[in-house]
Amino acid sequence: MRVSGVERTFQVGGRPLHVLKGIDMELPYRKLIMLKGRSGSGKTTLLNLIGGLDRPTKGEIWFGDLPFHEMNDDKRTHIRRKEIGFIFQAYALMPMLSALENVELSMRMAGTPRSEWRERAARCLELVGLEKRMKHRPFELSGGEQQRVAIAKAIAHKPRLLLADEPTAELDSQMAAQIMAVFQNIIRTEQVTICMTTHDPTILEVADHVYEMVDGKIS
Ligand SMILES: Nc1ncnc2c1ncn2[C@@H]1O[C@H](COP(=O)(O)OP(=O)(O)OP(=O)(O)O)[C@@H](O)[C@H]1O
Repeated sequence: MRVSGVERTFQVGGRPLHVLKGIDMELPYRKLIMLKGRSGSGKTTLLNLIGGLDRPTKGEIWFGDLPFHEMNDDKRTHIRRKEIGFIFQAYALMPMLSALENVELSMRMAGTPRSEWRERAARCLELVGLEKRMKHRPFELSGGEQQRVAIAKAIAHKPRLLLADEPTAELDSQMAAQIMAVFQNIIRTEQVTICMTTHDPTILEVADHVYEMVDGKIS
């Protein structure tokens, strides 16, 4: 993925708010890319653009050879469902479903053939180290385990790109390290590129590349 000269301006109370002011970045295949920066620097706004949830005011976003910046919502949504996985706070787990059923649900949404759901869901839960917790419901799991179910859910449909907004924010340092080990494992085994935001300096060490955002720009 390539981001080039990207700007995003919101209208707030009739006035323009320039949140992103010319971003250039690359997300190479099978790399772990981190975005750091203070609260309000524009990390989530950028992640939304990379994930095709929003469109830039100016500039280009290429997903391989597909121009996200020129596509309408329907086209971007189509690609997003197939090719991108999200671990966002807003994509919470369904409380009444087991870990396995939660992962299967994401494949239903992505249009994966039903016959593949069970095996693939079990495989993904195994990848994140939860093979012994498949039948548990979210409230029967720790915060770190819930986050690993969310990761399994996000990779189940075999996306090429995985986006995570502060995936370790709620976790202690040991659980955060486990999540990072899981990320490194799935880059190896699932041929995925990962882009995540973080505030945590100890985590930055495992990144292949760190972009620092300062006031809407990469510093
Ligand atoms: N849809 C929107 N309309 C208006 N302003 C917005 C919108 N989305 C984001 N902003 C503003 O853009 C700025 C950057 O927000 P963003 O969420 O991208 O920052 P962030 O770096 O992710 O912060 P945090 O680390 O706290 O999540 C903020 O001032 C926010 O209020």
